[in-house]
Amino acid sequence: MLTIDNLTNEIDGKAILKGLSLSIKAGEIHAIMGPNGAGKSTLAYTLGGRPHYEVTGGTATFEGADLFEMEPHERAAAGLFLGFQYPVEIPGVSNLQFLRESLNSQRKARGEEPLSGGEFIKLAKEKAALLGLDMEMLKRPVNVGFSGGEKKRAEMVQMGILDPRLAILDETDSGLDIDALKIVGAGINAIMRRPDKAVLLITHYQRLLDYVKPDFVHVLAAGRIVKSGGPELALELEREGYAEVVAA
Ligand SMILES: Nc1ncnc2c1ncn2[C@@H]1O[C@H](COP(=O)(O)OP(=O)(O)OP(=O)(O)O)[C@@H](O)[C@H]1O
Repeated sequence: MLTIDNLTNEIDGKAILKGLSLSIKAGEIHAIMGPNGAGKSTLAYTLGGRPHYEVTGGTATFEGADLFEMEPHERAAAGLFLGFQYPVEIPGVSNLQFLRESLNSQRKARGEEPLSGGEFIKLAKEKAALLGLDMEMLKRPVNVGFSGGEKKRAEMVQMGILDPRLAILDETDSGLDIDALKIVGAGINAIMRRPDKAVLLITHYQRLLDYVKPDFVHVLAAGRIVKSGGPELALELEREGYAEVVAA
């Protein structure tokens, strides 16, 4: 589904990713862990197409297409979803408006009919219930005044509504309380644990991986993947830290 080969990039002239390669097949869940400042969010933003994240070398192929030839909205319409580490607030735009416009613009790009108001509300209610988010929250402006955990749940409601092929989730577990972590973990599984979908989960903690079981765990350090393994690698890192892996 996604093949990244020898990716290098720069932000404002500073090299961050330094030859990163990663391959994700449909049906797989990959976790990326790694020290602060290693380039995890940079990878997520670069794949999403954030401005100023300049690709200086390497390739990324998403469902057979050159990802870096696509505009961010084209990547989204093709089924790429990015869950932000710090979800942005959009004053003046209600969540429901935002989500309906997002979904219908993606449907239009794919040549599908827009959902009617009634159909959309039914879908939004179903996904809000799945993530334990009160529908009243969706009437409020996007993320404005939301707590850290509410923002993360709202992002997952958005993911449920957009129904992507590949979700890149950047520290979706940060800010979630113990119960919310379980609910969000179950939500990610319900939405994305399918043979035709895949997830790239960026996280600092093993605990999310108790709920969303990864098929592969990678360590990203100094701009490249330095170690890959199965779920046991996350447990090992939690016990022993990064020093040995990064030095190897
Ligand atoms: N606009 C920028 N200008 C210069 N350096 C930047 C810029 N944005 C990010 N960086 C640097 O890129 C490096 C990688 O940052 P990134 O956010 O990708 O790390 P991370 O692995 O996600 O870290 P964390 O675990 O702390 O979230 C950091 O050293 C950061 O300071």
